[in-house]
Amino acid sequence: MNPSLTNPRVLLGVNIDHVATLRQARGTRYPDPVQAAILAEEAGADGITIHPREDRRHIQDRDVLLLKEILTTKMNLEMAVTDAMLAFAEQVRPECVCLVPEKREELTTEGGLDVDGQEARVARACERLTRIGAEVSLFIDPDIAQIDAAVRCGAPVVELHTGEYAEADTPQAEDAAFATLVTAVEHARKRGLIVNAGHGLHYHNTERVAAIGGINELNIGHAIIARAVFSGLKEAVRDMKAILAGARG
Ligand SMILES: CC(=O)[C@@H](O)[C@H](O)COP(=O)(O)O
Ligand SMILES: NCC(=O)COP(=O)(O)O
Repeated sequence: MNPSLTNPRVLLGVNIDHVATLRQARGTRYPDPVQAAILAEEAGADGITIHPREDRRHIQDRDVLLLKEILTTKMNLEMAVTDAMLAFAEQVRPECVCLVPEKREELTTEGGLDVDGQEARVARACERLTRIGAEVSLFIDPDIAQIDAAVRCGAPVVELHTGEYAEADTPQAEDAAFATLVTAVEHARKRGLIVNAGHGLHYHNTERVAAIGGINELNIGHAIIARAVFSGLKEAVRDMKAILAGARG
């Protein structure tokens, strides 16, 4: 059995895209996401998540290749389901790949990948990535039909999109989105999947999600990098780790 299925603590994947966003905003050589990854790992990150977008608006190929050389935890490469990105993953050979939907004009990822609606294409991508030894994850909405489609595609992992929960604008809407998330985690676990989650999680809404039994890993980026502006990255990572550690008693 994969050890992550029995892990009593929730793992933290730190998404460092936003460090690259700041660098690209001015076309400078700093801040360097590679340096961010080193600090995040030193502060206890269990993995580093990056999403080289097709338009390369933040993470660059150079970042991915250097990170592959220096990471001591694992690389979680988020990417669109395209031939070009699959070929890039085959070149990089990351430990984990998370397939995500991508729209050129979006500010950040909107909604989960429609696995149910393009099963053959996603299944082929899963097969290609599994062949290079990557653990494949599908970034999907907390939806039963999408979870079942992920199982049919042969992905061992799903990452449930927490955006609806994180962006809820009333306590009632937040509770409803949370209940949907819990149902989805339970269903995915029953179907034998490793369950990760992420998107929009921050220092005030993460504990509740981390407390859901069956969640293996949370991927968090924007909130950690934003806090790092004031506290430094190591402290920001440690603060989030403390929330995860406290969530399950
Ligand atoms: C999949 C997800 O929710 C985020 O990791 C997102 O893909 C990050 O990408 P951006 O940094 O471009 O928003
Ligand atoms: N997969 C979700 C992720 O990596 C982090 O997203 P966010 O915390 O930057 O919204």
